[in-house]
Amino acid sequence: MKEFDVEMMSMERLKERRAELIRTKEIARKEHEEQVRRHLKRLEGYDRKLELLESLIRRKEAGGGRSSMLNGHVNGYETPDPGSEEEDVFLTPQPLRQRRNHQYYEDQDGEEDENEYEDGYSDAEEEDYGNGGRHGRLRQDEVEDDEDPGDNWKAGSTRRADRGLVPREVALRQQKAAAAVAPPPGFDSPPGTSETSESTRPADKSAVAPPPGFEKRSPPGFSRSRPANGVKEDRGLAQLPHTDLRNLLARNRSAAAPRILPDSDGDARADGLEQSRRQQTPAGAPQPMDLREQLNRRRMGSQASSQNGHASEDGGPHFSTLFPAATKFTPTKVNEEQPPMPPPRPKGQREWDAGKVEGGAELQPPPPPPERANRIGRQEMGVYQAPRMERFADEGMRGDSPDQGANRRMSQGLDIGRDDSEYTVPDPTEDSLVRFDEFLGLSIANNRPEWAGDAAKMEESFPALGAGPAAALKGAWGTGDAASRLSMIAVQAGMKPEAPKFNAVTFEQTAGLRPPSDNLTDVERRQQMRSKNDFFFEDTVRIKGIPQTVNVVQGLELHKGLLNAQEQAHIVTAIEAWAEAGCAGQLRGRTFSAPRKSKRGKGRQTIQFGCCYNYATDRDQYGNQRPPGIIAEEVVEPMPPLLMALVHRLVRWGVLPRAKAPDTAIINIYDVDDCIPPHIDHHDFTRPFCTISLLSEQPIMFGARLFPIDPDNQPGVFGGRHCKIGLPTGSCLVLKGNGADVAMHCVPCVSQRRMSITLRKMGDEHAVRVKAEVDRSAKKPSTRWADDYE
Ligand SMILES: O=C(O)CCC(=O)C(=O)O
Ligand SMILES: [Fe+2]
Repeated sequence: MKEFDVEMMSMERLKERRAELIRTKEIARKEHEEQVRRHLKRLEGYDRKLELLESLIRRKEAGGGRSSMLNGHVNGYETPDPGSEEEDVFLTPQPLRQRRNHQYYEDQDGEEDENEYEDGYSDAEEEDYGNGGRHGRLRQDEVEDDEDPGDNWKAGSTRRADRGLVPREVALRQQKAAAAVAPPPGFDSPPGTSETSESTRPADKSAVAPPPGFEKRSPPGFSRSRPANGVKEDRGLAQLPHTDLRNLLARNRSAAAPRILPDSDGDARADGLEQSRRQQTPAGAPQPMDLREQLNRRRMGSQASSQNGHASEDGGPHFSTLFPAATKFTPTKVNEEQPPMPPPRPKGQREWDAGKVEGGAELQPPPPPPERANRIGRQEMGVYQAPRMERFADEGMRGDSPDQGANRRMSQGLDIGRDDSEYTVPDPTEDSLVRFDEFLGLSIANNRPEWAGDAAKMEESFPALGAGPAAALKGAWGTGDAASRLSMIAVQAGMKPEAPKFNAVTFEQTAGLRPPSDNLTDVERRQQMRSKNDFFFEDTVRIKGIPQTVNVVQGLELHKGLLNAQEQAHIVTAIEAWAEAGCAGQLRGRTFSAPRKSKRGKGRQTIQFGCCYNYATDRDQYGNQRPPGIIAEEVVEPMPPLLMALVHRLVRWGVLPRAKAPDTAIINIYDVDDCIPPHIDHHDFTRPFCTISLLSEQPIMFGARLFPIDPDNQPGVFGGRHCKIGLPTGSCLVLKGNGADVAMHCVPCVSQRRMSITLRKMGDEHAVRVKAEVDRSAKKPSTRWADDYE
């Protein structure tokens, strides 16, 4: 039995052993398989790396490629050694390549997309308007080194192809496709758009020169084309969640003031304007007959419509209806019967030559600038090379007589943008005449006749600013209300009143922006504008820690003649009225603020509409520190209709893209010797934004590093290597690109009283918060008084 047992046991053990062996073998087999799989994967990885390396070598041999990709450093991305055992040898640069393509496409659409400029530059973290403090600080280190904001679409694509950022074939194919799209009639190759224009701007080697005055335009047919590869589109508020949009829309509908509403179809709607911007021809380009005919037909059409009652002809309450507070002042005299507008000034003639009168006072012409030693051709005129050796030139105003100052600055090439010959006249196109009726918010008073009858509602929202569109319909300029009378008659007759067709002239007249005597069409008025956007002033800034020489005023545009003399006088009167209301404590919260001190040259009065902007770090009611930026909880007065109409004009005339239509305003009132210290406008506001000048022409300074020279003894005098741009009255300076984000700007102490209106759009998240707060506080005036900030 025992034997048997032993025998049996040994059998069992044998079986156990066998089972054990089978298990072990199975495990070994699985391990082996796993190992083989891993090895195969590794081999595949090497194949992939080899392919990538070979394609890079091919590209490099073909003349493109970025050697840096093989060198280990690509814009801050560490690229591991290809020979290392690390798996992701080339996975690291991948996001970079995607980003590049993304930028390429974004650039290509020719739109001044905020991200194009924001990508590389961090916020000026501190915007201190105080004296002697640290002003807008930059972290330029993050600037993409392949971002040349001065590029036009073609230059950008060529450059990127050259650097291997997009496959050369793709770039070529796209350029060919662009060339194959026929330009609209009358717009075939405006001078300077051909590739040879590259040679016209020798000083700016980083980019192919755009045709004069027309940087960053897309070719016809390329405007909105975006790849379907997930590239982010900047759709403004349209990218908010649907519920947010609905809430916003509902709020805006119920708000008493016309506001710019979220544009749920922003891109599509922007087409018209974008296209009109693209199709502008520079001055001197042959005027196509068919376009002229179209314009004539339009003009006749608009006259006909005004005879049909859309324009206001009969008298009515005057300006005081719109701005009751203004009656306390002696408003600047504006003739009710103005002579027809003079024809556009001949090239080279300045405002004062034409006997311009502003604010009731004749403008004194500044001393004539000395002839430049070597007058060069128009193309080169915009390129003034400041002396390279001069680093921190003290360009203060100390001791200079106006003549000496002008001579010195001119000889140093520091005054730029003062020559009329550099300005171009944008040609309106059919596109500028259509589609703006879809521009929500601003046309709302027009499209919603029911608002016109609800003056009480309007007045509630504009306690001190006048009744807004309701009163405006009765005639801010002494005009009648033919349109509303017609719709009332229609209602009495039991008919549904037809929304009047949008008419820019009528709209501006009813909003109080345009005098009724101005019988020019919108297009004709726009044609009187002179624009310049090839400002050039180089300086060395640190980009990614590496000093680079860039055009720090790239992106600036100056549009002269945005407002005519009567309109300027009218707006100035309105501003005086608002300031008076502010002084009397009639404006909500921080809408109005004045410098505390009596000492001159330390600041300026400001009026803020649409949102409250905190200039310098302060404390809230609980003692918590608040950095500079938009403060949603401080409710200020909404944008008055007059400024809304101004915004509408800026968008309609192509000065600002519709997607960036401002919803806030800061009015700066500079007394003699007042100033605004060096700063970079806060990134709570989108780019581009603009500033409109009134009352007197003063220079604005731009420079990478500006600073107060001696804030205590010489307030309003600023130093640092800089250039100056004269800001004529009625002009609009648009800030974007380097001009907004690399250069600081300031207005040194002014020699005559001056006003400016800075119009900016809040970033989406701020707009939502501000609107929510406006809703919540429901017109309850804040008790907070602006006494501890400037
Ligand atoms: O007064 C001006 O033109 C400039 C104003 C300005 O820079 C600003 O408000 O940020
Ligand atoms: Fe500014």
